[in-house]
Amino acid sequence: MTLGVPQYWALLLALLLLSVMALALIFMLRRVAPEQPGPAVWMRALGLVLLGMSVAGLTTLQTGWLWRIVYVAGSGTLILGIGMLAEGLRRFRGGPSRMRRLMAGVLAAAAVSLVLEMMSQPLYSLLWMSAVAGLTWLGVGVTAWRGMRPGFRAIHVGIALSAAVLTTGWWLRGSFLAQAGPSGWRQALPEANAWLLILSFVGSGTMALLLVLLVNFRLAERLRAQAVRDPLTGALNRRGFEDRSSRLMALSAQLGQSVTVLVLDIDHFKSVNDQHGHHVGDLVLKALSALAHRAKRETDLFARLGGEEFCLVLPGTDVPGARVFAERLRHSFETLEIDTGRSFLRCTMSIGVAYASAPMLQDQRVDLVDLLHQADEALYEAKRAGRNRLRFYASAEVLSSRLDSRLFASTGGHSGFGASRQTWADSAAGRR
Ligand SMILES: Nc1nc2c(ncn2[C@@H]2O[C@H](COP(=O)(O)OP(=O)(O)OP(=O)(O)O)[C@@H](O)[C@H]2O)c(=O)[nH]1
Repeated sequence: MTLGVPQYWALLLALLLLSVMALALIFMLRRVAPEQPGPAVWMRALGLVLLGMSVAGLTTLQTGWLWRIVYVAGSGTLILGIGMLAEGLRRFRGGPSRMRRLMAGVLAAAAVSLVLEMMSQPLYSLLWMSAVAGLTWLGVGVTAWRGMRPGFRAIHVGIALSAAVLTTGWWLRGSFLAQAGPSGWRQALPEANAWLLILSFVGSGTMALLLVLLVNFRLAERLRAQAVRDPLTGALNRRGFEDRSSRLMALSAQLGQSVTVLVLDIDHFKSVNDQHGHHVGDLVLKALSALAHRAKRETDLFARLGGEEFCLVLPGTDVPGARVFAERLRHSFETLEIDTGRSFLRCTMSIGVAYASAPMLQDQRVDLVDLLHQADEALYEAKRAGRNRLRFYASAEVLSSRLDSRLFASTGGHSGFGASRQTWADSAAGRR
């Protein structure tokens, strides 16, 4: 295939325009998502590719020492830019930087090319740099392939394939020049470059689009995750809680599991804020969240309902099980020493518990809203009774649950149990 001069320049111009557009898009992404490390590296990479491509392209056929050195420097810059695209992908997925290794590789490649130039072998220098450029694109493809993760597979495969197209372009160019040999490579250069340009146009256009999509999807994923989480504690916020808890309740009913709901509220939290400052209040909230996150099972839900009030939904947990869990959590928080930076602070919390058996859920005699109200009522009672304790909402199911003395005995001697035994006795006697 041969291209006329106008088509050749049109193709080159189109490729340059495409690169500038990709640069502008990535620049915009960088502004939208400054915390993402990938786009910043890609921007620099594309800048280097454009610079290197222009310098090397304009000096390929030049003779004279100075021009040859400029050509090698241009090719090296181009290869560095390509390698930095892989570096951006690595940083984007949180991997370690390989900049030093890349720099060393580019310097070594440029040194070999320079030696070939000094031996008056410009063709071999050209072939060498084409081979290295193709190999570097291959490295970009391998990095994209390795970074694959669920939900983003198609994009990673696309980037790897685009890199393969670019590798093909460079190696095809090299093979055309090699076939032409030392006497004919100058004449074969336009055709060889035409192949490179066409494949570069396809490969880099697709890759730029996919890189932009990758960052956009990642952003969308982050925003979706943030929309359902409380930023201070990492617990689910009300929206996330409502969404997941309704699914959890439906699933529990389907599986014939009971559900327990715990509402936790830090005692005298206002005075913590007043005495130690809001930032210490925040530390206390975080400490409680960390405890709850550690204590809960994978299937349990933990949410911040607002202020210093949290909620736990425990599927497949009966009354004695919930009691042991809640008491352990209450006790852990009571004994936790929270480092405020100046001193260690201790806080307590009160817990209200509501329970629904599997038949209650299946017959739709109770739903999550009812359970939250019941747990709130029980919480109010726990506060009224002096705080730092649990209270069960005395529904018929709770009252008929057998929590016999063996349970207390099995956890015997635990300092927090006095209050809880009282709590249970209160609830069981219907004296809420
Ligand atoms: N530090 C901090 N404080 C918060 C946050 N959200 C709500 N608060 C504070 O939590 C306090 C809640 O106070 P109250 O509802 O009176 O409850 P309390 O002082 O814990 O009293 P009891 O619950 O009856 O033991 C208020 O002072 C709110 O300003 C937050 O995100 N961070």
